[in-house]
Amino acid sequence: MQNNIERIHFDSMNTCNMCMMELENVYETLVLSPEEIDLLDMPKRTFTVHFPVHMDSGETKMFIGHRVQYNDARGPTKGGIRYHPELDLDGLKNLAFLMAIKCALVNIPFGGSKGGIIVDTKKISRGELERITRAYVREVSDIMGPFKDIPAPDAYTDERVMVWILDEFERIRGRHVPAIVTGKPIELGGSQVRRISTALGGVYVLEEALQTIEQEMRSPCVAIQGFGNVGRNAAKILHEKGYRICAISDSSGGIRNVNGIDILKLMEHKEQTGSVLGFPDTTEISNEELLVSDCDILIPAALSKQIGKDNAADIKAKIILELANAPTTLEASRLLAEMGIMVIPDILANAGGVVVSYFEWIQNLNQDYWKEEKVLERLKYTMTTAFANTHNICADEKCSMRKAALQFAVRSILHAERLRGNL
Ligand SMILES: NC(=O)c1ccc[n+]([C@@H]2O[C@H](COP(=O)([O-])OP(=O)(O)OC[C@H]3O[C@@H](n4cnc5c(N)ncnc54)[C@H](O)[C@@H]3O)[C@@H](O)[C@H]2O)c1
Repeated sequence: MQNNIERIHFDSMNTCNMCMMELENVYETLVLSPEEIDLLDMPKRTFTVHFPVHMDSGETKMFIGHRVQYNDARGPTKGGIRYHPELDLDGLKNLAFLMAIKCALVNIPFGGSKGGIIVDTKKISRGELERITRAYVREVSDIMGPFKDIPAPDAYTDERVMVWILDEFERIRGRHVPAIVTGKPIELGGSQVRRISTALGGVYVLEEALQTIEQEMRSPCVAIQGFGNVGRNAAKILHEKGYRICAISDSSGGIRNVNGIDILKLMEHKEQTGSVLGFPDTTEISNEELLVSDCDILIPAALSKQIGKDNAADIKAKIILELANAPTTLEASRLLAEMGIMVIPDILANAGGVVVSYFEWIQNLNQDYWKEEKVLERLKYTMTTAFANTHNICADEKCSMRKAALQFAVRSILHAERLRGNL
């Protein structure tokens, strides 16, 4: 914490230390008053619920769920619901804070939240999953709503879980409320483009970044870690735009071909074999080798903490597009900035998902559904504007994109608090 920051109130139980570490990162360029720090250092509301569910075996088991609403100065809170056996409140606080930051950065009228249930989805049946989801909704329905808090899919939750949330919420309210949740199938009020929105939003900012760097890249070589929803779609979009995807990996390992990998054929191969390994005309590389391989653009799209102090110095890419959440440690971020590598931070790079969630919410509220072209046009405008806002701060302050993005978002949240008379 900045030495000259005087704290008025400090609650060690509820303070989000991880959020404070994120803020520490911007102190050099953004001086915050003690009142502003106090306002940002813990969530506005935190809920923990404990509820029984009848299991297939006939026994009744108790489950624990959480919901954290970090800041709602800019609008109703928005954030995913994840199911995980090691879900913890501190981690959720940080993720809710980052949702508030992300929404402010791309200038959509939402605050930030996150929640979930402590459960291992691999160890329960489909029926148990549905009953657990519906029981959680009954416990939190009072704090949810299209103008209060709007959930979305996250780790180990999907469209099907969102439909159960929608259905249970509508049963409780006794009317249709499609804007209560996003990430729905198109038939129940979902939006065009949503399934590829995170990857596409990332590609839009990457193309803006390529225009700003001095060195022109002809046929840039791209290495992508991860071949799931985000990595696969990013690879497909870039391949169709004519980029050379030189290396790609999944949890089983990676493959490389400097002349480019045919992503459409690789998708078929993965469908048939369950892995990217063994794809014709490629050599096998490890995930560690992929990160430091010769490439112009590196896209981590799998796990957090992949680039740390041990491998950052060996990175060859000129641009890193963080599609995964927190793939780079704070230490590595500093090192990469010193090396002159442009890191497009996760809060900007992967914000396309929440932007299209916002479009879904607008369409639901207006009962007016947009064509694909309109979603694409508005997503591109929103992402490229956020990139320009961030890049302008970088140029003025000579700081990294991460610091610039955080600074823009924190200022925007505090401005909203000031307008409301809360500061
Ligand atoms: N899905 C979204 O809309 C979205 C939005 C924002 C951020 N993210 C972030 O993007 C990342 C990926 O999300 P996703 O939805 O694609 O997940 P996913 O589960 O669909 O895919 C994850 C991929 O990572 C691969 N993987 C796992 N361990 C690996 C390892 N050690 N090395 C290389 N690859 C490995 C898996 O094989 C899989 O291909 C996560 O960090 C997620 O938080 C996703």
